[in-house]
Amino acid sequence: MERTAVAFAPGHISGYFQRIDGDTPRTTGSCGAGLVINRGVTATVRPADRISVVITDHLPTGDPLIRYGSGLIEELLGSFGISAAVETVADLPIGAGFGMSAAAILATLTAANAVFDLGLTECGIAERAHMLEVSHNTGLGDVAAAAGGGLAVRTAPGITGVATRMFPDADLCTVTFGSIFTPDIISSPEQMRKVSAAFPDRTPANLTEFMQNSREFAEASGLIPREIRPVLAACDDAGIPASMTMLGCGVFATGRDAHEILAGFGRAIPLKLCPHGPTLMEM
Ligand SMILES: Nc1ncnc2c1ncn2[C@@H]1O[C@H](COP(=O)(O)OP(=O)(O)O)[C@@H](O)[C@H]1O
Ligand SMILES: CC(C)(COP(=O)(O)O)[C@@H](O)C(=O)O
Repeated sequence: MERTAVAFAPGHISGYFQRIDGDTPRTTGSCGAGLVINRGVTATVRPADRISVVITDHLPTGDPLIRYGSGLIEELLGSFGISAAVETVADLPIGAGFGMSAAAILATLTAANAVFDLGLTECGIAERAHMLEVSHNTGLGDVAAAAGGGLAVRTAPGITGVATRMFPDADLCTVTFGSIFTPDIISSPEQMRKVSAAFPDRTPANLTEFMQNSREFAEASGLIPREIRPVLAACDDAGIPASMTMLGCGVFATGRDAHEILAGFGRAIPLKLCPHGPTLMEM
């Protein structure tokens, strides 16, 4: 019988970041911090005569949207010389700052590793995924963070750059209005100069400090879209820590009361920290 594998990889909400250029994609990435979340991408991989990719995306309203083909996933399979039919289901909208591209690569490679006996370790999977993500400019630090769980603080670029992971049992919530095209921002020297200048100088010791750093960074970076201003203002009025989902047109907030405030502006999605990185679900 033909083998099929299913794997899940968590998404990642980046709170703040700073691009670090190395000599190669392996050593290029970002420092920063973010939340690895319990929604992500589930990938199903089975051997096939030719490569095909079907993506289930979601609109900000929650309605599903089917897309065919993904340059990222096709290149990934091609680089291993494997031919497979891949289906990825993204729990959150793609391109909205939830690290769905990193999760898609990690989930697909975790499943492909099992089906095709590629012999990759967890580290090997993360390394290949990081290099692909960086060379496509779809992200800088998402793979390193999503390779494990929790609130991940990254002090160096690449998959070995995660200095701390914290696991507070916090209620998280997000609302999104749409995407920001990540490659345009992270390949712009001018934007990256502004982002660097906004990078916080203290390392967070807990979720509260992470939220403070994230908001200060968002304000100073010049990246906040007009659409999310009313949401941030409502959170501020209610004393709810909130910031911008980097890089997407959305807000994330913490605490039990966050859901009620965010629900006034759109589909509020409750989240928790994910305690782990990519996992093989069935074979
Ligand atoms: N679930 C997925 N399956 C396949 N490809 C994906 C998936 N998610 C993202 N991608 C690819 O990544 C690109 C978007 O990346 P990016 O803007 O970084 O999204 P995000 O902010 O969600 O990480 C898409 O154009 C698509 O090619
Ligand atoms: C913020 C970003 C550069 C992009 O994140 P996304 O749009 O979710 O792919 C991230 O990879 C980071 O380095 O922190």
